[in-house]
Amino acid sequence: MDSTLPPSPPAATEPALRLTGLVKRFGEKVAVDGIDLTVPAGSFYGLVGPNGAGKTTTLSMATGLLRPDGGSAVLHGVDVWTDPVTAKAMIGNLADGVRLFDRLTGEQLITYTGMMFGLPREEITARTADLLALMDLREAAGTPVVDYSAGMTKKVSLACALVHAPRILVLDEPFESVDPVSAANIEDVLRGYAGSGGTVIVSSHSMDLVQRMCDHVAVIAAGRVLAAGTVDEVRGGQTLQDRFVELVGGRHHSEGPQWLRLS
Ligand SMILES: Nc1ncnc2c1ncn2[C@@H]1O[C@H](COP(=O)(O)OP(=O)(O)OP(=O)(O)O)[C@@H](O)[C@H]1O
Repeated sequence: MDSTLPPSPPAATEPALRLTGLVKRFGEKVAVDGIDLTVPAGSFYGLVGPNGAGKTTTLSMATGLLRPDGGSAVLHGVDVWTDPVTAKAMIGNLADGVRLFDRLTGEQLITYTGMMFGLPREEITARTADLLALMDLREAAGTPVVDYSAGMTKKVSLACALVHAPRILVLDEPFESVDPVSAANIEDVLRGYAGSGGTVIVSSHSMDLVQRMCDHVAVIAAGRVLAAGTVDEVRGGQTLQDRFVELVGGRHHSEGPQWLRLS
């Protein structure tokens, strides 16, 4: 290496995530059709779009779960698909539809996840206790995850995503099925995490939540980015909900079919 070369810029100046020309096809279906997205480090970034827009597919490619057919995903300067081990160590991932080791109890699952990331045992014990309390799962700590409700399963998955204090949290629908008190507690923690320099990327169908929590947002539909930027830039003076409907379309303005009218 040439010692006269200037040192690499500090990691903080790099975006947390840069997606370039990302493409994924399932047979004839183009699920992700050339997505470019830059997520600034330290941002709270919302990904919104109608059902089937390609959000989960995009996040799966960005986190090393699904190999892209084209394009690249780079996390803090590390290419996810050429150096997946380094990239994955930076990510806390709450993925949609990924099987858990659900014969383990909640406490065992969080502990096991901490061990996979190589944390010291005492640290894992302390963090697991904190996370069980945070997620209101203390009473269910010894229950196998297979017996958890949908919301409890979501919360234990979120605990597993947090246990190694990752640089980037990628959360696919984190509040789906989660009760309002737990959701408010989790929101506080995510705000604190982002406020301390962590990056949160969250997909959600709740425009209220995205407008309240996120500083940036991307609207995607049919595998393409329709708008991206700060939340204020994207909504342009409207509510995010109205702007979303304007961008994506699809409102029917109908009271439903005649046969569903009971009087
Ligand atoms: N494994 C797969 N095989 C075939 N098609 C798939 C597969 N995964 C996703 N798709 C298709 O790709 C498109 C994008 O799906 P994706 O799950 O990424 O959407 P999404 O934006 O996360 O939707 P939702 O909001 O409903 O969760 C959809 O048309 C879906 O049917």
